[in-house]
Amino acid sequence: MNHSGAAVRVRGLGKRYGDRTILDGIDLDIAPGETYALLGPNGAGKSTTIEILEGLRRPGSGEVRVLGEDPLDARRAWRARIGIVAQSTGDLGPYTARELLAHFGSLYPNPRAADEVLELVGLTEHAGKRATKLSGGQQRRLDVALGIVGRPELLFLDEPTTGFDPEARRQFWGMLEGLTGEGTAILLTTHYLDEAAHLADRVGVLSGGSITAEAPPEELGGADARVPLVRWRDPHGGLREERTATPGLLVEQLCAHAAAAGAPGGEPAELEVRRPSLEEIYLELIGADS
Ligand SMILES: Nc1ncnc2c1ncn2[C@@H]1O[C@H](COP(=O)(O)OP(=O)(O)OP(=O)(O)O)[C@@H](O)[C@H]1O
Repeated sequence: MNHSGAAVRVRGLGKRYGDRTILDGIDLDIAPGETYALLGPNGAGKSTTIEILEGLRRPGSGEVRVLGEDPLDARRAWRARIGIVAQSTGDLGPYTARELLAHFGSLYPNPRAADEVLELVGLTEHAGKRATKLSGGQQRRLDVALGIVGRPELLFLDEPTTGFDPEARRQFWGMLEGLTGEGTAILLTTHYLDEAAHLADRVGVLSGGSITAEAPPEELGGADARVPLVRWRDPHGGLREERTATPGLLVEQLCAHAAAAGAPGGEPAELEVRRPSLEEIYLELIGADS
């Protein structure tokens, strides 16, 4: 039984490979029905974390509970409650998408019908095609279909939309929103910050072995990270920018000066006001040069 009610509860998780520390004591909580996006640069340890939660890797230290159980002790009934979409899927053999879904579905106690899943991931018209003949993006949808056919309470999605075109990505987002509406918790890794912003209830930034920031996407980095940026070209042609909590006031002053100087339209050239994107805030947090 899952007494705590949490989908994921991790305390002090550590992991080393040889003498390299990958995870240095991370805490993580994911509630039922919550979508959590784990962000971090290449090699930060996102897949390692997910694989530990899936019971595929042994933690070095700390406490891990997934749907109330230690993944290393978990039995088949627990496995049936999670869905896994790994970064890459193995050889699916000579079978069609529908055959694969019917087969894998039959391994679960309460599966979705193959045709329902095909519809959900937008593969209905390719149902009779061999999996190996699907395009890269279609194969990825099939990976996701195989991850959700068992009606998981917790779904792990490791970079699910890599290789999707923009339209497929939007459709995919819509599909995930439907799943969370049914109460499925999702742990997602992605390098697409717009994807995290769109889907996640909370994002966590894994960097240097720790979760260095964690918040709803619209609050990540705190209020200071969100101070708007005003940009304009000065009369000498130089590009100027200023961060200010009162951009309206600054724009008013700039326009008054520009109008007095006879600037066309009564405003400085190339005037713009914008708030930092999640991607800019994220890059700042991991200390990357943007
Ligand atoms: N079995 C292993 N043995 C030794 N080192 C490993 C092993 N698996 C992963 N690593 C190393 O651990 C680090 C973390 O890898 P991991 O795949 O967890 O990162 P990630 O955050 O998922 O990266 P990416 O964004 O590139 O997928 C990397 O430097 C990787 O090379």
